[in-house]
Amino acid sequence: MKTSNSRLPKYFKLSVEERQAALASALSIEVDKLDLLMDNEKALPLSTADKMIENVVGTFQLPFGIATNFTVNGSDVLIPMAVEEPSVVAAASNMARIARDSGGFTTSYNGSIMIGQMHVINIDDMESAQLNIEGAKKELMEKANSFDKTLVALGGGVKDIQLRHLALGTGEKVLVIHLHVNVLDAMGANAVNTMAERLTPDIEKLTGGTVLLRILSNLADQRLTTAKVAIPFDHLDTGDFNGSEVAKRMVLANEIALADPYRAATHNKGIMNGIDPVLIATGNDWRAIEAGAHAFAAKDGQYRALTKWTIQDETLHGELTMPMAVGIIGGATKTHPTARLSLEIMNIQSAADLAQLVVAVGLAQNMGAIRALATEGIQRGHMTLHARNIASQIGRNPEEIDWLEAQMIEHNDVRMDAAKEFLNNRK
Ligand SMILES: CC(C)(COP(=O)([O-])OP(=O)([O-])OC[C@H]1O[C@@H](n2cnc3c(N)ncnc32)[C@H](O)[C@@H]1OP(=O)([O-])[O-])[C@@H](O)C(=O)NCCC(=O)NCCSC(=O)C[C@@](C)(O)CC(=O)[O-]
Ligand SMILES: NC(=O)C1=CN([C@@H]2O[C@H](COP(=O)(O)OP(=O)(O)OC[C@H]3O[C@@H](n4cnc5c(N)ncnc54)[C@H](OP(=O)(O)O)[C@@H]3O)[C@@H](O)[C@H]2O)C=CC1
Repeated sequence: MKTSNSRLPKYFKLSVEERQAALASALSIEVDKLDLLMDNEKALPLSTADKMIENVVGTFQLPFGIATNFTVNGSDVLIPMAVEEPSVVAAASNMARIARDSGGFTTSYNGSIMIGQMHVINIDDMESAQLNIEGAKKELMEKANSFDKTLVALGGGVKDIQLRHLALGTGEKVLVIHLHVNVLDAMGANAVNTMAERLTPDIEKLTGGTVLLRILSNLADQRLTTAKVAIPFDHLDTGDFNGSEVAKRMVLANEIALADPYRAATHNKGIMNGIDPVLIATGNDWRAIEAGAHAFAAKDGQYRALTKWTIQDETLHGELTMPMAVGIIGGATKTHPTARLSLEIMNIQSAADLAQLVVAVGLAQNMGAIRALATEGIQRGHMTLHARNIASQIGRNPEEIDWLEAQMIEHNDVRMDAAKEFLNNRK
């Protein structure tokens, strides 16, 4: 599946069935290829769910939407997003629409290196332990690689070993061994953890110490993805603010999130609003990416915004660089039918492809949030879409839900109380 044109104007105005048909048409497939979107048992059969985790008693559904309008590295792409929050898909589509007029997003990926950590304690002679590991580096890498022949045959495996030291509050000194493993198209946790566990006897022999922990690091700073966008001022006009003013306000909003950790947490949450839904739709481990993102945001000692926004030549430039340890092999990515469909919709061929799309969506989402926040405020766009959610909780039929939604928007009062009052007063 592949789309040659992701620009689907007024896609949101269609009914669900019309959107499914338009999606199939944009992907040049028959609509029945999307039939699992219409059938929960096909979307994730109970028998499959039962093999994925423990103590399964059912499955859990989330809305599955399509962000339209994305152009990434010159190719159009439709982005599946599984998310419970209103206005996320709308904001991503809206910013992708603006960005596509100046070429869309450009991205890069610096490779699939994950770090497997081994923490060694009880070492009597730290210097000799370190020299022994350095001296045996080549043999250790060969041995680690012998534990994952498939990965090595495909060109992956351990590429380097690096050492660090920690001094704990207890007075204990710890030698930290980092295995740098190219995990190719996997997220890599299982592959890396197996290597780290199986190297334990060799490491204990070489150091005379005890290996306490053997697990990957989610601070995947050797596996970074960057997305960039450049928007001329005149594409940023909002009606109330001209494009130059919008750009200046967005840059200031970003600077505030670079200086203030309280704001940075919310700013980065806005980035993850775009990232997590694509991770969930593709069956990826979003806790791992969340942990990596926030650790990376604090890597200089202060927690800060992950994005940079600057102005050059009457153009607003945005950039997001972050760890992106996603897989298209392993974990749930191959077992979950909807996750497989999501990868097909985006025509993903490698973990590198997926990582780059995910970070482009994160940048678009941040752009949407700070553009709204620094101009009209978040409530108009976000709460207008949230109105439907509230209306559907108390409306007794589709007509009443539509009416309630319209009342809340017209009176600019999107609250449960207000909705109840509108309903009580309706005659
Ligand atoms: C909500 C909009 C997009 C409205 O924006 P608008 O300008 O009123 O929309 P429009 O009706 O002019 O439509 C423009 C385009 O937006 C899209 N669009 C418009 N409406 C829909 C819809 N219903 N469903 C799907 N797509 C929609 C759609 O792409 C459409 O163009 P088209 O492609 O049709 O030609 C805008 O106000 C916006 O981008 N707001 C930002 C919303 C946001 O960021 N939400 C995230 C949740 S808030 C949060 O959790 C994060 C935060 C804010 O705290 C992070 C932070 O602090 O940094
Ligand atoms: N801290 C964390 O984040 C932790 C996460 N996890 C979980 O680990 C899981 C992910 O582990 P992961 O190692 O990705 O999954 P898998 O072990 O399932 O898949 C990786 C394996 O797939 C095989 N493979 C086949 N083709 C390829 C290819 N092109 N590229 C890469 N590998 C290929 C390799 O060898 P072979 O065929 O020999 O298997 C490789 O070892 C997720 O479910 C995650 O939630 C687990 C522990 C901790």
